[in-house]
Amino acid sequence: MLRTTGLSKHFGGVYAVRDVGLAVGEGELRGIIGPNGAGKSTLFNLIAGHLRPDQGTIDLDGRPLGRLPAHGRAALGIAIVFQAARVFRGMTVRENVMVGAHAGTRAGFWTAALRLPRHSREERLIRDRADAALARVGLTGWAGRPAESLPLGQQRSLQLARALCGGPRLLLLDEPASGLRAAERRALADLIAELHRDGLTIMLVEHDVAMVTRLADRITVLDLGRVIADGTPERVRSDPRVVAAYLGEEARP
Ligand SMILES: Nc1ncnc2c1ncn2[C@@H]1O[C@H](COP(=O)(O)OP(=O)(O)OP(=O)(O)O)[C@@H](O)[C@H]1O
Repeated sequence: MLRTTGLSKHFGGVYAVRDVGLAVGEGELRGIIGPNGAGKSTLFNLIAGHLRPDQGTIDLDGRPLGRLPAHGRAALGIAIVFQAARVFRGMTVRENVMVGAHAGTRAGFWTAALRLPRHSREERLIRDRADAALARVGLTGWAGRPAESLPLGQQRSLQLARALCGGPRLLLLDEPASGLRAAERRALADLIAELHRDGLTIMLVEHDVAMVTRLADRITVLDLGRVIADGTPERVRSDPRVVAAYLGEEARP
């Protein structure tokens, strides 16, 4: 479904992503791991269109995304949940999710974000989709409450619901479990596994290697912007280059 070829991005003299080639199949859950600064978030931002590559191509279903901006990619079904994303304060849980329904169109996003009046049938449709997404992540009972009143674990579920509300085909999750407690992590991992079982294609960046190992079909390991390993969780975990990259990280100050 997704293929990158020779993808590179540098900031000043530092390559954040260097000559990255990877292919993610339909319905696959791909883990992306690597030490701090390996280029994981940069890779996601390149795929979602928030950064432009210096070199390389990204294809979705065999078609190059080229210079298509982020909202155009969202309309094609690429959804990203950013690292440490916030909920919109002063809005209910449902309203937060409704913002995701029209993430694919700039006008729709702002209409929702600013709560501008909208055709009432369309509004109802979006509300139904938001409620379905909330049900999917187990937040139905919270729909009318202020988003900021949710515990952190459920704020992450809310962000997932917002991404799901747009009906994505490819979901990019950047460290969704960071800062969560053990029980919240487990609940989130279960939810991601369910979405995977339903056939959604997911790319998951996560520092919790045990969680990625449990969830992923395949894992791609980045170090200093390059792919150093790619394969099944078992193969990747025993790869000497991966072990060295992680041991190297522990040795860094
Ligand atoms: N906007 C930017 N400007 C300058 N340098 C950047 C920028 N974004 C990322 N970098 C650099 O690119 C490299 C890769 O960063 P990136 O955030 O993609 O790594 P990461 O693997 O997601 O790291 P972490 O696990 O710490 O989130 C790092 O050296 C980082 O300092």
